[in-house]
Amino acid sequence: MKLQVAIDLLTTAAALELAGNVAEYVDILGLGAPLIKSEGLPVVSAVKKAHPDKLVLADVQTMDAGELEANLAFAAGADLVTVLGVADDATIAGAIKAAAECDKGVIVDLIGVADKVSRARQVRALGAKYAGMHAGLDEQAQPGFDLARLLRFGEDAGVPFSVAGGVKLTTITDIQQAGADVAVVGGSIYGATDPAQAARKLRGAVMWLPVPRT
Ligand SMILES: O=C([C@H](O)CO)[C@H](O)[C@H](O)COP(=O)(O)O
Repeated sequence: MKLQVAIDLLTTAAALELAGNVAEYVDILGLGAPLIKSEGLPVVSAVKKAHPDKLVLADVQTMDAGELEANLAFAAGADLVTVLGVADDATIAGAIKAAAECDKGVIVDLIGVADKVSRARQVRALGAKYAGMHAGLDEQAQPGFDLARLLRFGEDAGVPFSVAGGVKLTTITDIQQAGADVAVVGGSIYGATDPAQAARKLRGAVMWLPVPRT
């Protein structure tokens, strides 16, 4: 299972500092939608330039103009982009077309999708690299939020998937055992007193767990 840090900070300087502190422990540097809205796509270029050996994900959460927005992010240096699962199939297909032309990837984020299991299968058939089982920050803040439901959706879908939604050291084991391909961790890393130590511990937990499936 890969580990992705979700950098939901608001300045390029802060993003570069965090990336510098945690890059050795993560596989994917995810640049959050708030960061990209604040700083624009140059933040993608800056992080990729500083970490050419890492996968850089532009979490643009595209809802329309999939091919155009994906091409913009890829041109800025992104290896991976996100498109929303609630978008039209044509939007998702457009982003996937752009990715195929430059050997990059599209993750379809299922935030806000009612039937995540069916949609995960559909977007995988369209060519998504994996489906994002994602409970956003606002959903996490609601009473009764349950990460275990997301994991069940991922297991039931039977396609490659990531999990995002308040993932932390005490839940990352469950995520790996559910068969997730990527665990996405935001606040538990960037909000920690020592982000590098938090990322190192998460990496350690991932490394020492058995891989549940191929
Ligand atoms: O995608 C996210 C959210 O929409 C804000 O951009 C977060 O990066 C994602 O939820 C992971 O962050 P945490 O939930 O803080 O781990």
